[in-house]
Amino acid sequence: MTLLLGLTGLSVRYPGARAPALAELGLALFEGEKLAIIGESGSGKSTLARAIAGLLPPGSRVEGRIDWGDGPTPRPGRDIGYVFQDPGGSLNPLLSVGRHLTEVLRTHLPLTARDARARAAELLDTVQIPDPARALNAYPHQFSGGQRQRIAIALAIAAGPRLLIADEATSALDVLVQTEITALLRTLCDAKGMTLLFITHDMALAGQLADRIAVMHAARMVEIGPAARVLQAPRESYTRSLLAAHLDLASPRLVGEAR
Ligand SMILES: Nc1ncnc2c1ncn2[C@@H]1O[C@H](COP(=O)(O)OP(=O)(O)OP(=O)(O)O)[C@@H](O)[C@H]1O
Repeated sequence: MTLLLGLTGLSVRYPGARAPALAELGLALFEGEKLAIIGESGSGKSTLARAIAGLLPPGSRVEGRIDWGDGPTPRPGRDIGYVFQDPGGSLNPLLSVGRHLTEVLRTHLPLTARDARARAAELLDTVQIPDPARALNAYPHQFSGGQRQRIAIALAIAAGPRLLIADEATSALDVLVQTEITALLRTLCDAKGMTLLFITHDMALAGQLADRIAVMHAARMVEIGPAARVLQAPRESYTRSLLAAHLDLASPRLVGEAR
């Protein structure tokens, strides 16, 4: 296994905050793996993702180290793709879908306008948007929420990133669409050898998608291990309580769904 990135003693404090949002976190992320980060709201999942992607707000205090395996530090948008919970955040209502994609493509890759448009249509096809040639001329509001999230994924992968971060990317979608988008993320990462960091509060989705699961609690990573092991035989009492809460709220099929 090749190391994509290693975190050592990573701590983050937002400007003006009294407590750190991330405390002394260590993590090794390997090329091509799918890691789910789970934990309750406010535990630091998004902060971890933002720190890795270089998207922390100005003035944040970061201690510790982020080491990338080899090559230069990746650039967000090119080497790291980011999909947010709300696709509206990545889509400008005034720009056509084709314009969004061609701008990202031409910012990061040496493509002519014509080649960028052809590549944009291919990307829409890859994320299973019907009739890509027509979709290029349409605007975000002309698509369903699930389709907008597919377009946001197309934008995130346009420049061929090594790491894709999906931060609650399916949380705003209904269950059926959630499953479809999860399947799409898995297919894309497998086909392109991309590493996936998948942030969710849904343990069943984490079990469906991830090779490993990391559990966050109060700014710390309390447990990490193979998905099936974490779900079937959690070592930490906090993970057990998260699982118990999930089983109270959801179907009892969670363990059977782990890979
Ligand atoms: N921009 C910010 N400025 C100040 N504090 C912040 C900022 N963003 C997050 N925080 C705080 O940092 C802590 C961790 O937040 P974070 O968003 O990483 O948690 P999370 O686990 O992703 O939560 P959620 O599941 O609700 O998105 C929380 O206490 C939160 O209030």
